[in-house]
Amino acid sequence: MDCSGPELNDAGGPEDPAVTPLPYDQPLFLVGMMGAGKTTIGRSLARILNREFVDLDHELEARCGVRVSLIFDIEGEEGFRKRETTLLDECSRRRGIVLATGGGAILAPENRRYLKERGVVVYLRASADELFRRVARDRNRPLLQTADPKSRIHALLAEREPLYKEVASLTFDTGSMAVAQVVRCLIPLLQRHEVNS
Ligand SMILES: Nc1ncnc2c1ncn2[C@@H]1O[C@H](COP(=O)(O)OP(=O)(O)O)[C@@H](O)[C@H]1O
Ligand SMILES: O=C(O)C1=C[C@@H](OP(=O)(O)O)[C@@H](O)[C@H](O)C1
Ligand SMILES: [Mg+2]
Repeated sequence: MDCSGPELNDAGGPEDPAVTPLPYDQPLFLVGMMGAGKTTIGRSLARILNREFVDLDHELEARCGVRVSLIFDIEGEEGFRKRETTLLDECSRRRGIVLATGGGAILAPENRRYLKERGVVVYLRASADELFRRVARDRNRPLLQTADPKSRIHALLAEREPLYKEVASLTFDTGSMAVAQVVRCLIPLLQRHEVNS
């Protein structure tokens, strides 16, 4: 796919560091499954849009001083979700940021409300097979530490797809596009997007 916009290198970094700020300062939220590219694409988008980048999982890890996988080990998914909701409530109030959420942040109804009411939500979509290729070897995704992670991804995607769609202001199919290409295509869509103040 050919998209107009700044030239980017393969790592998603701009060849030409010209920044293109958005005409609004509502936070930009990235949602989608594990491996959709929220963290990677979010970081690159923030650089080009001259916004601060916040990754909800990294912020949680920085505050707790432990990896997400250890929070799951000690407190279970329930404990992790409580911490995630508290942090999302705080971070989603910040204007002018790009916020990469964790894949399950759309599960709690109050989280979906924060996302819908407070910012522009981009759903990064990818097939279960593509998601699996990207995250299969990552040990810091506790929900995939099962005997059959591929089936788990299929099941989670089926369960969550309607929730991602519910919160999305924009849905973007990453298909097999490289990170740099996704970013290049997203910028004009975000520039044209209209938001209520
Ligand atoms: N469009 C893409 N094409 C190829 N690899 C990708 C793409 N998006 C992300 N990746 C890779 O997939 C892995 C997971 O990406 P990440 O940004 O951590 O996803 P998320 O935060 O949505 O779980 C990383 O190694 C990243 O480089
Ligand atoms: O899908 C999920 O429920 C989760 C996704 C992870 O984030 P990424 O989507 O960034 O991998 C992380 O929040 C945690 O492991 C739970
Ligand atoms: Mg991530």
